[in-house]
Amino acid sequence: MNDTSRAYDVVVVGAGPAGENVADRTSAAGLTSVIVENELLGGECSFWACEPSKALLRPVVARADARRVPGLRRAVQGPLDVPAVFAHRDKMAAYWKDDDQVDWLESVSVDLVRGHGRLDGPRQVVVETGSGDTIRLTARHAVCVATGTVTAFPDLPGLDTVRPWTNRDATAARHVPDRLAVVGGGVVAVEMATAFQALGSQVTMLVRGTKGILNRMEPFAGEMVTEALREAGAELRFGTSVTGVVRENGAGSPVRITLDDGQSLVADEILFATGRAPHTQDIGLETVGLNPGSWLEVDDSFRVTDVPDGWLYAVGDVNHRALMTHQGKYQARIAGPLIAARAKDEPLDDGRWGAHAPTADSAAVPQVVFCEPEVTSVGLTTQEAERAGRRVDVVDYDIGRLAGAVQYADGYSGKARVLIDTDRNTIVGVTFVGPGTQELLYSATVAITSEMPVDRLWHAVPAFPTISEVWLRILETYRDRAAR
Ligand SMILES: Cc1cc2nc3c(=O)[nH]c(=O)nc-3n(C[C@H](O)[C@H](O)[C@H](O)COP(=O)(O)OP(=O)(O)OC[C@H]3O[C@@H](n4cnc5c(N)ncnc54)[C@H](O)[C@@H]3O)c2cc1C
Ligand SMILES: NC(=O)c1ccc[n+]([C@@H]2O[C@H](COP(=O)([O-])OP(=O)(O)OC[C@H]3O[C@@H](n4cnc5c(N)ncnc54)[C@H](O)[C@@H]3O)[C@@H](O)[C@H]2O)c1
Repeated sequence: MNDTSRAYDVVVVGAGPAGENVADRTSAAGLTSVIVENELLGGECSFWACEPSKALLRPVVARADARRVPGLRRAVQGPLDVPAVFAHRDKMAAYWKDDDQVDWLESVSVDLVRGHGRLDGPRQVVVETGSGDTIRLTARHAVCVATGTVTAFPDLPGLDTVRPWTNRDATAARHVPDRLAVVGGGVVAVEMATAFQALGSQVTMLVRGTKGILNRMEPFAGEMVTEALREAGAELRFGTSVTGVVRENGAGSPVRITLDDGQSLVADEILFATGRAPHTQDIGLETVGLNPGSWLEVDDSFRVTDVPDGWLYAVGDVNHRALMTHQGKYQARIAGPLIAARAKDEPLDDGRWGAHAPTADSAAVPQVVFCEPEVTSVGLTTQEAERAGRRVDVVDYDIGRLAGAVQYADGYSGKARVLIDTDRNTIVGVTFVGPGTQELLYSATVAITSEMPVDRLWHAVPAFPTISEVWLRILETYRDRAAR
């Protein structure tokens, strides 16, 4: 066993999308940087989340779209080619190898230490490598934790004996279970229910609340996706909680799931999509006065608030601000230069929308739920605007009325909602539900982050006949309502 010590300007723990990007940016700013990773460079997103899940969903959505195109419908009636879908998924998960990321890390001059990193007092990280060696890393300026999250399981009797599926089992699945129970009604539950129902499982979603699925978004989003999932053959049960699980005939036998209403059901696998817990149980938080297993609360410069002297930062899922890859990478692009500016005693540009201010984290977090129909949103929902006491006009439009939508699909069904801040005459929230809407999301994000006055939007002319004409119809609806 060897013990070694090294010093760097910046030590990053966790090489998911957030950690990789913060190390890249500190290195680009001239600070010596090292990253510690105990699994694969690229993190959950590359191997067990975004990439493989979207590879499973793409054929589902493409087939649904094609089935709505006259002349094409009959050609796509058959089942999905499951081995081909899985093979493509394997490719999109880079066959669970991180060689490309290793090369990239080298190209941006960031050192890599493979092993489990733990804080060991201020500015210290101790890494236990696979070969039993210990490497002590000392940070001259900052340690940045980017260890992400793991599945949050409910406290259920029998759970550890049934080998429940997590996002990892679902996204890396090698077979399609005949019957799949999905617990939860959030994004992971909806996306995986959509994929596996189309791949051939009989899916039953068990949703705890009575508000239905996707309930952090505008209510019509969950309603439209519920209808589509039911049409696809999935069963959705609302207001039901799992009280117990057991594989009555041992490992490999079906799992019996008991529910709080006294009923039960049997499935071949049970997927828990019940949210995320911070991956901080065993990273030495106790050595710096924090509780193991807690989220790392940060200020707007990504410094962990409860740690003195400002040397500990946290970016990505682990800070619980916005659990999405693109938002973690955004945070990293801000935190990296910010750490460098502090290290060089340079002034910060941290006013609203400044280079060192993560303003979009609170004003404009975009999200696509890659289900059928697609759900896309950015900024506030109506409920959030109400809660924040914002005066908004809510403008709805039936996307199916657009010439572009009718061209896109026969019987197109979709809905748009745009929230206009009446005090500032700017857009503060957008939700689109409907096929082909994911690529509209960036226009909505630009409208919000640029705080573009609605009057100027009239000059952004959408091409005919495209679904982006929804912007024009929203403006017309708003204008005509005001004129009345
Ligand atoms: C099924 C699913 C689908 C998703 N789809 C999308 C999507 O389509 N779009 C989107 O934007 N988001 C999606 N997300 C969310 C996205 O995966 C996360 O927001 C993103 O992975 C967070 O990045 P991160 O870098 O913060 O953490 P992670 O990706 O979790 O990476 C953390 C890294 O830290 C490492 N690590 C942890 N502890 C230690 C330690 N002690 N020492 C060394 N290394 C350590 C881990 O091994 C891991 O590599 C999805 C999530 C799930 C579960
Ligand atoms: N396309 C995307 O952008 C994408 C895809 C997947 C995940 N993500 C992100 O990853 C994060 C995690 O997603 P998620 O779906 O796991 O979490 P989530 O928080 O979005 O949803 C969790 C769901 O589980 C339910 N739940 C929680 N505890 C429960 C319990 N004990 N019993 C029954 N139900 C319970 C909740 O009510 C909720 O419906 C989210 O922030 C999401 O935005 C993003």
